[in-house]
Amino acid sequence: MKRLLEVRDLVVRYGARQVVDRVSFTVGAGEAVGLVGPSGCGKSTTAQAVLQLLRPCSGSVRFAGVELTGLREHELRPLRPRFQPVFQDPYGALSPRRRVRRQIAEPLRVHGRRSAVDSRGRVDELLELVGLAPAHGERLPHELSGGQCQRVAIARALATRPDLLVLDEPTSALDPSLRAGILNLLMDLQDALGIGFLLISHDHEAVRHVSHRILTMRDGRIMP
Ligand SMILES: Nc1ncnc2c1ncn2[C@@H]1O[C@H](COP(=O)(O)OP(=O)(O)OP(=O)(O)O)[C@@H](O)[C@H]1O
Repeated sequence: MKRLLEVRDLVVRYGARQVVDRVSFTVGAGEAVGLVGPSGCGKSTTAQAVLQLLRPCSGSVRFAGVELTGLREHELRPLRPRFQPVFQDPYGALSPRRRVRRQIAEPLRVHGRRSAVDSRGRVDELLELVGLAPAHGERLPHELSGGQCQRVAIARALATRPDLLVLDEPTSALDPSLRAGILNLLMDLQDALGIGFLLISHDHEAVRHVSHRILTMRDGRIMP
């Protein structure tokens, strides 16, 4: 399997405290890798460092063969559409006053791919992909359920046709009744689109459902 993401000897410190301790792992193209472990073990910090939202102290993050850690933000910008995050709190991830359609189209505009008019069909396609109707596009986030909002956040993450989604606790903020729907959606998307997932959760059951391979983290390290 071709390597999409290769993390090697990643170290992240907050002040003097090392919370990610020489973490190494890979995600293959089209592979879904779960990262599980107790609260506070460093999962989210690892995700942030992979996404280069937080710069690691040392170690390597190679994405599609490109070393990300030394790049400046303007050098990362053209690569960012290819690795997209999905976070835990879908309401927090969306802007409260903008209609869903506009928010899903935003990455298309930011990355200079399409105008608002051009993006209409693509947004309908993305809504359908995540199990929503075109009419949902006209709503504001507070007019949707938590599960529907998370679908919108996933649609937005998929807008630029990424190779990798980094999903940090994507179902943890949802009612148990909505969780299964999002997990099934993630599985369907993985099958349909063949993209790589790094799926972070403290819920082993959820991760087992979706992942081809599971990594366990404890005290900043990946368990052998
Ligand atoms: N910005 C920060 N400054 C200082 N310490 C932090 C910061 N963010 C996280 N930490 C600490 O680093 C450790 C790892 O946090 P992290 O959020 O990566 O863990 P996690 O495994 O994702 O846990 P959770 O599932 O609870 O989010 C924790 O002890 C946390 O308190």
